[in-house]
Amino acid sequence: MAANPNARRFPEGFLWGAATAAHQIEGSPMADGAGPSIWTRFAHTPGMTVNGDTGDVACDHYNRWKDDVALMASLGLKAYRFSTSWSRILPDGTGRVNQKGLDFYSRLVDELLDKGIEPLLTLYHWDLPAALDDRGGWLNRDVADWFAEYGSVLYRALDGRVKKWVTLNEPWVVTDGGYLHGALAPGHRSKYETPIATHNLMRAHGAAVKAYREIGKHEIGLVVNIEPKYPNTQSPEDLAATKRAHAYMNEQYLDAALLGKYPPELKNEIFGDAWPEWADEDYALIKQKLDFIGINYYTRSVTQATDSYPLKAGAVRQKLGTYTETGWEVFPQGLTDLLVWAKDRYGNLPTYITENGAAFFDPAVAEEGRVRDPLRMGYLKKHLTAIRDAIDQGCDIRGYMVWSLLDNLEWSLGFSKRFGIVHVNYGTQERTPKDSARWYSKAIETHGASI
Ligand SMILES: OC[C@H]1NNC[C@@H](O)[C@@H]1O
Ligand SMILES: [Ca+2]
Repeated sequence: MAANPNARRFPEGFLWGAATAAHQIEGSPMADGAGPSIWTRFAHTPGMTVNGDTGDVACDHYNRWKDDVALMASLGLKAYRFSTSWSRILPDGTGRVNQKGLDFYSRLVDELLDKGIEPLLTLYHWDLPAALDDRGGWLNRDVADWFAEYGSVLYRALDGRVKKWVTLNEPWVVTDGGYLHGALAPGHRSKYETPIATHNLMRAHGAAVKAYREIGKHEIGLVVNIEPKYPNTQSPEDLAATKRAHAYMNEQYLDAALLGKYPPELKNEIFGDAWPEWADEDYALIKQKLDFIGINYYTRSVTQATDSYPLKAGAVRQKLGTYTETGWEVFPQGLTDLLVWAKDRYGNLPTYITENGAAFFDPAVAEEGRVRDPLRMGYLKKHLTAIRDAIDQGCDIRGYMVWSLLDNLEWSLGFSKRFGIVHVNYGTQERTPKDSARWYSKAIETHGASI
């Protein structure tokens, strides 16, 4: 007896889409009056990126946006998550609006709507205007006002056509990568700066949500990357390390945004005297009602006590594990576990999987125009099944945005890692849907029954 196809379907209205980010696909960073971002600077700083790769051209989406929307429509996408470049809209970060920058996104949104594709707009996906970094960037408390001003320009221009807004993408990566370890722009390495950047990011998030409530009439949320931490052994050291790692990566930002407080481990076990005492009004600003949260999921971490600085916790490679090109273990069960954890801790807010995907070594485009990527297809299948398991356990999951629509600029890793369901030939800029794109189109068409 064939399994009941309805048992395998996703809920009606489940939003099937794909995600990208401005700096990773657009190119033309300085076109039409745009100002430089911290990534324009960082990538042009020798040694900061693999092969010295930069966002100068990337996927040339700034010029190819119309064809790329047609490509999304041909794949049957119902939604498209993208980010706007702050320094295209406000070249100096605040003040003067660059109308041509705004027009680019306005045209993109109209084209998406014309093709029946719902836009999900992320205000900040890591590309702070360089002019604001010169004024302290995320270390300057004024950044909350700067960010609310930037958001307000976009709310006034696009709200109503855009009905799902996101303030920040992955604040943990911004601080851990940009301020603690220095692997990402602006490349700082300071245990003292990191909590300040975290707090100002969250204040900026709150200020942007507050501004939205004055101007906007639709929905706004926050996107976090979270990664379940499983203790390597039941030793007290490993259990404590796992608890620290979980607080630092998974609880920190959602607790601030939704509960109005940070986990105690951050001061007591990780940052110590580098963790300032924040004023109550800061927490009141940060804790704003959200219409949804976005969860970006890639992998898990089996965690043990180490002498790493300052977390004193590290991942243990799994001998029997399968790993992606970015060294992430394929572990779909972790997504189900995390979604249930988030439901129980934060009260089952409407949730989108705003990123999920994998970099595998893809063969070149075969003569018949195919790119065989069975490992990516398997990854997507397993993780979508994990999401359906979480829905069956009562999680209110509203949609899934595969990372990514296109092969693109993987930050410091340059173009060396390919996450796209569509192959990009960076020499010719030709797009070729991979087998995973064809598979995903079928999944969308059948509301998940074909998975
Ligand atoms: O590493 C893959 C993705 N992770 N989340 C943020 C995106 O910008 C990355 O490309
Ligand atoms: Ca700097």
